[in-house]
Amino acid sequence: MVNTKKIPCVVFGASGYAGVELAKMIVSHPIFTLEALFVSEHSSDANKLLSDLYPKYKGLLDFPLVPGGKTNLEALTSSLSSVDKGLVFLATPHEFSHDIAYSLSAKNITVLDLSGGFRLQDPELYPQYYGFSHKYADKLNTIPYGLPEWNAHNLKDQALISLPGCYPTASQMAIKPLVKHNLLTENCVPVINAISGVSGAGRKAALGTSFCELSLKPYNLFVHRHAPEICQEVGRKVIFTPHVANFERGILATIVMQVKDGVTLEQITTAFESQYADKPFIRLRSEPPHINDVAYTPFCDLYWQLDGTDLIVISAIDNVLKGASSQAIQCANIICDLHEGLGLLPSAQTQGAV
Ligand SMILES: NC(=O)C1=CN([C@@H]2O[C@H](COP(=O)(O)OP(=O)(O)OC[C@H]3O[C@@H](n4cnc5c(N)ncnc54)[C@H](OP(=O)(O)O)[C@@H]3O)[C@@H](O)[C@H]2O)C=CC1
Ligand SMILES: CC(=O)N[C@@H](CCC(=O)OP(=O)(O)O)C(=O)O
Repeated sequence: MVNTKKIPCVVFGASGYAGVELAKMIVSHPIFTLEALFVSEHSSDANKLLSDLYPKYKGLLDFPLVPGGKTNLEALTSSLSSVDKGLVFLATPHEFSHDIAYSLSAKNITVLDLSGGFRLQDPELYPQYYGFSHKYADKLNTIPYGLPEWNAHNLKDQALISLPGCYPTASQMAIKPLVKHNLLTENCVPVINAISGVSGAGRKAALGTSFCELSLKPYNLFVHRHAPEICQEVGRKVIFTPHVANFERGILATIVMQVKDGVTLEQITTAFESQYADKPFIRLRSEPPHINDVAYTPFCDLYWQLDGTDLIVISAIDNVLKGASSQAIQCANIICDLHEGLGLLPSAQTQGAV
């Protein structure tokens, strides 16, 4: 039966890059409705309209940005608690998500956290990679990881979903099929060099992401928080070097791996095709993707080339969409028994529930 009951949603961190994309997708979604948008308690944008910050959305996102914090959470989400199932999207800093996500999720609400507050299963890694100690250490390995092409079956009936990071999304889509099909050498340490547009750093002004200062720079060598996340999810060590460059949107990851002796291009192609055959957001390409092929889209484009036992896989996504907000909507659709592409792909509008 097609589910046509409206599902109310609220967004925390609504004024940021991930938040505004969520708001845009929710207002045009056939089932989700936008109940409220929140910013931090003392936000300089409190009580402005979202469309004041983003004038191109005047007439579309004329919703007030309500100041809210840990002290008035009950009041903020009371409209959701009274319905069957409401959705809360947290597009907020890691530590804020960490502080509120678990208590929100205890109510009749599903929380989709776009931050890294719950991504790592090992609590010992939080002080080193996120700068805080985890208060919910014993819960970390129970919280599903929202990479829907791989974990859709784990997302239903869950109170809290932890969305992957942007670089980990691009990287895992490229590495996981090869691991699953046992094509990599035992000692292969995937080397991931990835370049992100500046929107990955969020909306707040900073010298390091200012147009006049930034060209193309590597950063956080060996210490980026996405290295342990990728490692956790692909089950092997990786060497990850992020770069940021002076374009707005997108990530292009070039990943070098060694396959076992005798592995053929056909086997690699079969690994990708069989995994992603029915996955509408993965596009297997016959030429290397460019950033502009995926920027402002919910897709992940993949391309690979083999030379002897050396394999290069290229993976490209929009960091804010497939790397964050459209992936969150994809998960929300799955949680609500809707087609995963609803509100994201025209072909999904006619398919309704699954
Ligand atoms: N940008 C990207 O490419 C990706 C982002 N993410 C994750 O999504 C989340 C949002 O990222 P992004 O949109 O880029 O970030 P932005 O910096 O653009 O936005 C952050 C939002 O959170 C609000 N905020 C800041 N501090 C607090 C606080 N203490 N309490 C409540 N709200 C607060 C901000 O509003 P105000 O300060 O006015 O209150 C703003 O609305 C982060 O966790 C990020 O790691 C994940 C993958 C990719
Ligand atoms: C270019 C840039 O700065 N990118 C961000 C990652 C993007 C992101 O938001 O990922 P999280 O959800 O893990 O924070 C960074 O390297 O910190």
